[in-house]
Amino acid sequence: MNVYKALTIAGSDSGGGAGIQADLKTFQELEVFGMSALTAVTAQNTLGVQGVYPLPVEAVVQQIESVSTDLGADAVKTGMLFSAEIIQAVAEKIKQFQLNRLVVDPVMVAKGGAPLLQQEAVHALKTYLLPLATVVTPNIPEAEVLTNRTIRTLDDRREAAKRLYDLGVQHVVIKGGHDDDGEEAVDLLYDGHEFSYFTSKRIETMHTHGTGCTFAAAITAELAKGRTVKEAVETAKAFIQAAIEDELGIGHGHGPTNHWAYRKTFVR
Ligand SMILES: Nc1ncnc2c1ncn2[C@@H]1O[C@H](COP(=O)(O)OP(=O)(O)OP(=O)(O)O)[C@@H](O)[C@H]1O
Ligand SMILES: Cc1ncc(COP(=O)(O)O)c(N)n1
Repeated sequence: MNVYKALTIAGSDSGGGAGIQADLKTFQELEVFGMSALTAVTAQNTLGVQGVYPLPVEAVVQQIESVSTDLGADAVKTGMLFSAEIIQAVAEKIKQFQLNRLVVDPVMVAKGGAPLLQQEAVHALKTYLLPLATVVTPNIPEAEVLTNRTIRTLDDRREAAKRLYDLGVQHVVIKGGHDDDGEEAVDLLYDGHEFSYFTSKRIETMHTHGTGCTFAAAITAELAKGRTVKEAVETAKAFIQAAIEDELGIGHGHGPTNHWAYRKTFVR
């Protein structure tokens, strides 16, 4: 049996909707063996983030080494990285182990506004990690921070994608979840030559906790199987659409998406 493996380097969400939990559930649903290197533990639920506890840099490094020296990974995803020190150490290990299908989800703040990345770490993200990335998946506010530009229109988004590409990323996806003007949720992909658009009906719901993590994890799982970036984004878009649509309705705030919805809809 050909077993595809993916590693997520991210924070834990005790509420199970985002972070490492969302990533592992998504890998599993897409039939990819999931492994993890934890960067931080958060006490979190659908109402917000109650505590953030980063792990020592050595602990992050050791987890990546343990996985890479034995199991190996066909693709890697990064999520919450918290500090410049962790980012630099993760970038070193990615280079050392030649982990070359890398999806960087530049997680900065949780839905309720709690910071998951220190402000001074943005520079490290741009300098050390983005040049190694196969795909970067910012939402609109994250793309604004990374490019130092305001994004209002689709033209602004295209320009931001070009600037991110110029930092050395191979493919840029700027997600449209935060662009709540229209009837549609449109994600834009730029590969340095052309733009592609992935469009779905915008769903009216407050239960979108973890959509970013889940979407990026689905891209990672598909890249692990050897799919092209375009194919991977297409599957990820269908996966997240099903997960938002088939609401679980749990918790008292911004609830998680349904990670097993895609299987019900699309898998034989
Ligand atoms: N209401 C919605 N209806 C349909 N698709 C959505 C909706 N909200 C987000 N999406 C999709 O979910 C994915 C994640 O997008 P989003 O821009 O919300 O990321 P994010 O901000 O990183 O996630 P989060 O808001 O959970 O932090 C994208 O594919 C986006 O198009
Ligand atoms: C540990 C952790 N990592 C990431 C996010 C952001 O999640 P998302 O942007 O997918 O809602 C989160 N809330 N918690």
